[in-house]
Amino acid sequence: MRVRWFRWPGRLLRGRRSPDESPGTSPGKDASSGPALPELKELKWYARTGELAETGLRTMARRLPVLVGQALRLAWRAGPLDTAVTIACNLAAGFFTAFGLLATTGVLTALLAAGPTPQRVRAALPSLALVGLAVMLRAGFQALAGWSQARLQPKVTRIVEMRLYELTSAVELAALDDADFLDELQRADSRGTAAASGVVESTVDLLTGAVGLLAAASALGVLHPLLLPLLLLTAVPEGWASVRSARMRYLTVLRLVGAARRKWILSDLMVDRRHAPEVRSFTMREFLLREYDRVAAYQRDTELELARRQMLARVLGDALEGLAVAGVYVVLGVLLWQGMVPLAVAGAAVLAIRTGQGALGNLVYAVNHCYEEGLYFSDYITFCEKAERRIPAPPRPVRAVPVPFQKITVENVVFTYPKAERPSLCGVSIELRRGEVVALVGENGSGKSTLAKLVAGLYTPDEGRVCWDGVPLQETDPEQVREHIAVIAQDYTHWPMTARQNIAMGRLPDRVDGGEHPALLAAARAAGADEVIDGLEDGYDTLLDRRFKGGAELSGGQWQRLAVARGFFRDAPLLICDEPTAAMDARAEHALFERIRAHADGRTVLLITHRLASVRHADRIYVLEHGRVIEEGDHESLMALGGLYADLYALQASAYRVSPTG
Ligand SMILES: Nc1ncnc2c1ncn2[C@@H]1O[C@H](COP(=O)(O)OP(=O)(O)OP(=O)(O)O)[C@@H](O)[C@H]1O
Repeated sequence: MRVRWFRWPGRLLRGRRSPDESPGTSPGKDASSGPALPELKELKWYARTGELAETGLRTMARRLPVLVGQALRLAWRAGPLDTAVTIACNLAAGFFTAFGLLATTGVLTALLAAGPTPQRVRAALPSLALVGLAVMLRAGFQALAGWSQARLQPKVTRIVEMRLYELTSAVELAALDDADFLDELQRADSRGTAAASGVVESTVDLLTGAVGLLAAASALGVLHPLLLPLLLLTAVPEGWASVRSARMRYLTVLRLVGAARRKWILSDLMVDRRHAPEVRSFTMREFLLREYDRVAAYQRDTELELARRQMLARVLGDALEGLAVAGVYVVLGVLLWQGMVPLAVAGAAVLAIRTGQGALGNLVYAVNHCYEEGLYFSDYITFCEKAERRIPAPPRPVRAVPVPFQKITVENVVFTYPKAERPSLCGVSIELRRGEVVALVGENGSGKSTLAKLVAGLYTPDEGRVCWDGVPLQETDPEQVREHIAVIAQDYTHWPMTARQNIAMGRLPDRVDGGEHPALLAAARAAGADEVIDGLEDGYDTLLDRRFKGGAELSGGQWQRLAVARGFFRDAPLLICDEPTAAMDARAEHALFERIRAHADGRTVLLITHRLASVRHADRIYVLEHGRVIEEGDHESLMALGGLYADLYALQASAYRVSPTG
């Protein structure tokens, strides 16, 4: 299996990197002139590359058994039958390799005996038949092992991906505000899941190599005990060169990190539709192409240098191995000459040595590969363990959510985002009664959306509590609470699905008499989304994603109407609207606020908006500043107070009072 050698570059770098040369060094200063993009920070998931570069044989030996154990457990979970068949077939193939090698001695003994040739050939026939049988069986078992291994790969990928997404979609929202957690997630997602099947594959390869080596070694041991160390002697140069060259490769990858990342960013700018209008309007094409070419040239030069050094390493490794093999043959010759081994045994030994070398080459490759992939796989395992700890455990005992509620109270809540220096909410108390429209107003960053997310049960307060009719949310099942809340978020998602799915969100109602469900139509009508959908070619069946054939794109305001329809369709006793009209035209905005008021009928609406004219009719208005409630009351009382609300209201009103002539 010498082919694999080519995947182990040899000595890749000329000398050592200087200590001050950062990993991910960008395209050299000698690259062609022209304005360059600023230096880029190293991607977190490449952090492992540094560790790889430091890797020594001892570290490898220590971590490998753990990795092999993890890989085998994973493979067993993914496909117990395929795992068992792969291992059993590899063992059987190894057995028949040894058997075939020993049977070869019989063939050679018969052929090299004294007597007429036809008689010698006849004598060799039974052993020859055994050799043929061994080769056939070995090939059969190898094919079966390969087949089950191939079946195992997609199964492994499926379970690791599913596990990751089960966890990422269940962790508390605060975990996703934690930059360290996000970095680890990115590493696990971008590299870790792919590495899982790599680890399983290389573990099986490792097993195959070990079995092959053991087979050759046992055959040699049976032929003559002295021959066993000879096999290892031929393996030393290759093993040494392989491990060394693998480490060298990591260093090259490390050196290209910055260039690779820069190329991704540039290609994204030139390929993605989102950037296309600005790339054109700012005539960025020339600049981007020039920069891309500069980085690509740097990468090409580094890789050509790598290829040259790979070739040198291969030549050096082969030369050393050639010397070792020559040494083996000399020793074999001496043994023959001294009459210590018969000629037939020497012939079989040559075959066994060749077989053993191939198996050893595979083994060394598999060890390297397993270790390299194992580092990334460890990222995945570590992330999953951390994520498990960040899934909120349901309280015991769980209290039922009182529905319909009479009153929701937020009592003295304090909340700080992960790793934030200051709390976003400091001792906030508000009250929402059944059937009320309650508004939160305040300047940017005053804490309105954060408070709404706490009311929605998306975050848990650090201090204080949110209660539904006196039942603290912490004592209820969060999933159950969310069933009774509809949120029209400020940063809502443009779901790449059909218009119907964008409103129904997985709760697809049955059609009635071949038409849409009345609840779906009513929600769309209330949000003004019906006009948008009527204008689409396939109506409710239109896919709202231009990246797919036949997909349609909506304007910002049209998307917002769909987001509002989704909130109405959920028909929950509590509706939270965070800036629901930011992208709407004046008419749509006015109509929507009317509908929100109408929608309240028996339900409670928590409304966040900067359009103060729209909150005039709210039952109660809370004014927030720097995470505290500074004013509270209805429009008239707040105006009479003459505080921040009155200032902001007067400011907005005056903008409309300016006469057209200025
Ligand atoms: N995910 C987050 N992680 C860390 N800090 C955050 C996060 N979201 C908001 N903040 C911080 O919390 C504070 C309150 O933000 P919030 O979004 O609640 O304000 P807001 O009143 O809704 O503002 P706006 O009117 O601009 O929407 C801000 O200082 C903001 O920087």
